[in-house]
Amino acid sequence: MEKFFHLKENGTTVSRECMAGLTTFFAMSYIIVVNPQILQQTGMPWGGVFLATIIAAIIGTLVMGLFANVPYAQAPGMGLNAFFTYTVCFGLGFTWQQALCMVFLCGLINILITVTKVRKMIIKAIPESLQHAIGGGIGLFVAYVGLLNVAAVTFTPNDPKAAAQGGAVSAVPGMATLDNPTLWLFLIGLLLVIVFTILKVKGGMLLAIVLTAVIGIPMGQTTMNNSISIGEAFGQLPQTFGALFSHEGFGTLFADPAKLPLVLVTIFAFSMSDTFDTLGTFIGTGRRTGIFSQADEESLENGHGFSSKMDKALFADSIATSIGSIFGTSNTTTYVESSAGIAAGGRTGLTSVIVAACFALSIFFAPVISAVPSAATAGVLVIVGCMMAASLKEVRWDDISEAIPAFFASVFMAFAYSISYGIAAGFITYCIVKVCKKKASEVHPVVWIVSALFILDFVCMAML
Ligand SMILES: Nc1nc2[nH]cnc2c(=O)[nH]1
Repeated sequence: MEKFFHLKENGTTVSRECMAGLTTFFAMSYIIVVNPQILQQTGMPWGGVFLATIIAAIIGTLVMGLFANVPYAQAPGMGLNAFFTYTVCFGLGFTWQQALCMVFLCGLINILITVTKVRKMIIKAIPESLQHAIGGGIGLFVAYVGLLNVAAVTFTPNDPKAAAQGGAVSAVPGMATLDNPTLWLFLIGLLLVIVFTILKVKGGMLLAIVLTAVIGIPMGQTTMNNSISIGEAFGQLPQTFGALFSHEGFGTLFADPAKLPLVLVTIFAFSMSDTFDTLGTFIGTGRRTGIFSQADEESLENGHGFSSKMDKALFADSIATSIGSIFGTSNTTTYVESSAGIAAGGRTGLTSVIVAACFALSIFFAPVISAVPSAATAGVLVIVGCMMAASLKEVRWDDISEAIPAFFASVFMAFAYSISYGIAAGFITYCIVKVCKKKASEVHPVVWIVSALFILDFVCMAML
């Protein structure tokens, strides 16, 4: 164990890694039931997506742990699963099998830009102030994920009729009123995490999750979901496994030449979001905690092949999406919830191996695991977000030319509910500021290119 994961060298222990793994797993375990709930609306079988979600998470997370030796977990991302369902299938009229083909191709593009070092070039080109802003912004994003999971922030649609039809509509955000037990349980959990964090209780995050889940039993919030039949789920897997290679998938995706531009634009939109989501997650969580050390960064810049941890982690992330799509799920990505385990002390791939083992067990214990309510984990996400927001102090807020791009990169992540679009807003405003200051030549060519691609992405999305 020591030899493989270099625990001592990374200043960690087996028990700390186990605790971190459990913390990350519980923080992200909601995806086991939420992903099938979202994707089944396209006509996909619930049980097939349930297993595809777990299998994609196990494979992606194991590769991350065993190949890259970093404490990150992977699973199908929220955001892109909604894009898959509501935009690609409902809005654009693609079948779910065709949508899976596009996810598969997006995965191949990911692999290509990773092995050809394009992703590495982008990382190197990001200006320092934006890197800090991305780190802090991910803190805001992860806290917001926690708040939305328990509906602590509510949205009242301006047009309830249009909202009832399932489309995206404008809505007035507001704070939920304290008249439901989910919020009470969330507040109890939040209180526990704050107390345990301030008092530096060992394993405090995991303890808070478990205690909150137990308190949720008499409140009717922690309830077993017996509707999941393992046999039925395995029976449905053949319907999703390999479906992208069927007639409804690749067999028809390119059949209509008039639809080709739409297919290409959709793959492009998938790829932009997937690529920058992962970059943001690694930069935001890995650098400050030392997971990607100075030496590792130098190796990333100067080494060949997969010489650095970041190289290997990017590769692990890139292969998971294609594998997931073959089993039957939308884009698999490195989860921002990994930051909960990192905050609990996780530093090596052993944390990821524990997460993967938990996902494997969850096939058989799904009713128990899905019983842990979001209210039990949301408090951890909020406090981890608070910890990550510390990076914002590195930004020189008194210099408005630095503050504007940093503000857009960090705050937009939460507003747009997308790490990628936060990065886009930061890059584009950075270019504008530099042009205004007649310092356009200081902008790295990669930043120009990425900004232009994002603008193209936004224009294409508006035309879809
Ligand atoms: N980085 C990241 N983390 C997530 N956690 C839940 N969904 C996502 C996602 O789409 N991206």
